[in-house]
Amino acid sequence: MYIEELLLKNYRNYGQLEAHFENKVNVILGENAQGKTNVMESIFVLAMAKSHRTSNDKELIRWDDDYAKIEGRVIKSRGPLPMQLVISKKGKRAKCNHIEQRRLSQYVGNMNVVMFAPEDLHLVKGSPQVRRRFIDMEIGQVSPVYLHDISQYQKILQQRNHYLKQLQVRKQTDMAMLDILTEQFIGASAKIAAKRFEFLRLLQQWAEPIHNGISRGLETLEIRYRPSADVSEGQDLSKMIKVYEEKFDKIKNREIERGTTMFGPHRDDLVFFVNGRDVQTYGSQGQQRTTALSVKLAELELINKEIGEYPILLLDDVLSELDDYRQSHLLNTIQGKVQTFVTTTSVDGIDHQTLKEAAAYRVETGTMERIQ
Ligand SMILES: Nc1ncnc2c1ncn2[C@@H]1O[C@H](COP(=O)(O)OP(=O)(O)OP(=O)(O)O)[C@@H](O)[C@H]1O
Repeated sequence: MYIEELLLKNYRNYGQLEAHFENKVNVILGENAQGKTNVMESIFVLAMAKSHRTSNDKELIRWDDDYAKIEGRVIKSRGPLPMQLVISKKGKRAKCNHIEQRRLSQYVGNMNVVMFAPEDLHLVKGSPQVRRRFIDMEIGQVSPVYLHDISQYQKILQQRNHYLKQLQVRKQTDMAMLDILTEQFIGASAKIAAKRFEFLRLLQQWAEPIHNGISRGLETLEIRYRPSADVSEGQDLSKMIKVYEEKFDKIKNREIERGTTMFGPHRDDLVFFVNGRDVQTYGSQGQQRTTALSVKLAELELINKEIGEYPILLLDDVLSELDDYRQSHLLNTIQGKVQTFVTTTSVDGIDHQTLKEAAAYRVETGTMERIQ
């Protein structure tokens, strides 16, 4: 799929923007702080209904304005698909094919994107929260049911935490109520954990050979889910539920003492092993970068496998950061099959041939014009 037209109104530093793109590499050139990332972010937000840089939607609205609007015409194998997202102080409204989508979980997934930005190194180096957010967003792109399940899970978690706090300060004493909340929590947890295990197994299948290729056959990559309770891959839901039940039974008193839910998908993590060692602890900068890149390229393949077409690739400020070998590996992988956006302050670090064939745009203080 590719985005053919992008319209922005009051988005970040863009008062008004109308841009047309081609189904190839689109290079967005400009000095610092002119609005290159803002364009990439707007395409990401149009697809995912949330930003990759902030969880505060109000930041997306141009200062002193009340709302921001992003519209896009996406061309899919089945035909054109108009997408629209309006962000106001009251919330978000989304339309797909001119039809209002009451639930964002139904909207997300119609247009698919993969973003690779400097922050993605945090995927390897950062906190478990970053990795959980990554898994949830990516599964959500190919599974609207998952987005629904995760929001249910979060609601139950909140309720359970609230009740545990009340038990902690003795505002409540009814243990039967805790048991009901625990049962609901376990049911929701098992669904999330099972889906995450499955997603990582598929991601690993794609990422392993890609990583091996980028490292010229020198490195193996393994991605493993690290659950906070002893559930494991391949267990059916009823077995997982049993494992959780035993765990929560054992720690009930400690949870009440602490007033919080101590185990579950909100405490799980994933680990990347390069040549058998945890790359977060033992990996070099280069290995961590290769790992993040392999995961992103694997996502392209996984989405293509799941939905039957490649997503749009957004490379924000990263292409010139890659050495020649990694850059050409990436470009060869996407060549001719993935619409790609590349931002850069200078074309110096970008492969000549790619540049010759690309469309190019210049961004300056919230305006964009085509220059090639
Ligand atoms: N809500 C907003 N309203 C108006 N302007 C904003 C808003 N949010 C950010 N900006 C402005 O957008 C500009 C930053 O744009 P962006 O992050 O796209 O930069 P960039 O061109 O990618 O630069 P760099 O190369 O440094 O990453 C800054 O001038 C900032 O002040």
